[in-house]
Amino acid sequence: MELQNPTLKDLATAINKNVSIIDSCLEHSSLPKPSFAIDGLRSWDHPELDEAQEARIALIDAATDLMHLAMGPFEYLRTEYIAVFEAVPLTGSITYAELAKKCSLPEPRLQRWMRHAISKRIFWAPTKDSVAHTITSAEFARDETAWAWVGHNVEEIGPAAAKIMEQTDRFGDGTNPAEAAVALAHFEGKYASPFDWLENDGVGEPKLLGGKLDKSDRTKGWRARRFGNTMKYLTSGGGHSSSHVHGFDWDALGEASVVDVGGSSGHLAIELATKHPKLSVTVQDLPTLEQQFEDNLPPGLKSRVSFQVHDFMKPQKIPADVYFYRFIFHDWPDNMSVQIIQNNVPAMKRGSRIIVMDGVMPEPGETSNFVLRMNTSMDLQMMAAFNAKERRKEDWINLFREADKRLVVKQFLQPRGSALTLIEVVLDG
Ligand SMILES: C[S@@+](CC[C@H](N)C(=O)[O-])C[C@H]1O[C@@H](n2cnc3c(N)ncnc32)[C@H](O)[C@@H]1O
Repeated sequence: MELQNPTLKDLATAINKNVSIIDSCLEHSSLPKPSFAIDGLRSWDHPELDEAQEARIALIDAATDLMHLAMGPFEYLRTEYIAVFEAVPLTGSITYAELAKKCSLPEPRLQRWMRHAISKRIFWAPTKDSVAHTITSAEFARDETAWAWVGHNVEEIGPAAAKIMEQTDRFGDGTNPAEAAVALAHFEGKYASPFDWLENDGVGEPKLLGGKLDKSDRTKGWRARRFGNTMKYLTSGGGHSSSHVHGFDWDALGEASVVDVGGSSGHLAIELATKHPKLSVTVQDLPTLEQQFEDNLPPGLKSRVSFQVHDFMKPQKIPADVYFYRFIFHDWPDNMSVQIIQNNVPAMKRGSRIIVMDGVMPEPGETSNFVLRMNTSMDLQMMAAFNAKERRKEDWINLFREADKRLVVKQFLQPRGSALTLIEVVLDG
């Protein structure tokens, strides 16, 4: 068998051809046209549409493939993933029998899972007994941190999603992180917040991981280390790529000091310092991330990039030109976000900045549904994980105004292709 490998143009042509067949069939019937309006065609199950059925299925296939290629493997996998990726060789193929042995899984079940994945072009079948990677499934064989992202979502967020209704029944529209759905699923009453749980769950002393995911690691802080790799993977491509940070004109600052508050194991600080040689960056985060930061840091950046253990619920200790907060405030409700900002203000001088890189929730209809969905998916993830939320433009303006009247939102910058917006906030006065 050969991998079916249509181009964007092939798919667009197939879509056009099949839409014409469907349209002429619909024109000969007295049925309504497919539409999002309430009176559109509800079911294709009509004898008059028999001839359109084959074209409709070909249209679904072509449109699905077109969407997959237009998103690219990185963004497509945000909606799909299963496990056995590593056991399939990056080049060539493997039989189901060999794969089942390698993964210690029953072969008939493995085949059923794989067939479902193949229907979504995650893997393909060179023969009826074997499988091989497509560019999409290969993501996981190529990047070990992808496993952290899967582990976090499947083991931590999955059970939390199942608790959302119970959580809403008990706490309504509550915002206490200790009562988030993730707490109900994993640690209710035992830890003060999801980050406290990530940082402290597990037994024994932390292991050195060399910046890589050790799947067997369950020692104290293993969840925080895995979350560090989750953030690193999430940031390595697509709409959340660290490269979008250059949408702000960092070079215009000249020689400048930056504090990357809640900067995890340093992936954004490394990106910033590599591209902007006049910046020096201090990454601040909780203690567990320090070793991962040291493992990640390229030796050439040691003089300009460093790590400091700092709890942002306490006053900021470092005076700096810029305080950078990426993916921080969407983890916290308004009152705690205000507290985080207020902890930062005393270290700032007139003209120093806070640069936020986070989602700005569009209104439905204001943007494409794809962009809206990237924001709404993240919003629901924040609801399940932290009892927190994504914010609209006016919410951001109000948040900073409430924290300190002198903090002025100067601009919202939307780098092309970025799911996140850069928000420049200046201390004025
Ligand atoms: C969603 S991650 C964002 C990481 C990084 N800024 C990025 O964009 O990839 C949130 C970060 O906040 C850190 N964090 C949580 N609570 C903190 C606290 N009280 N003080 C400092 N860092 C904290 C976490 O350890 C984690 O690295």
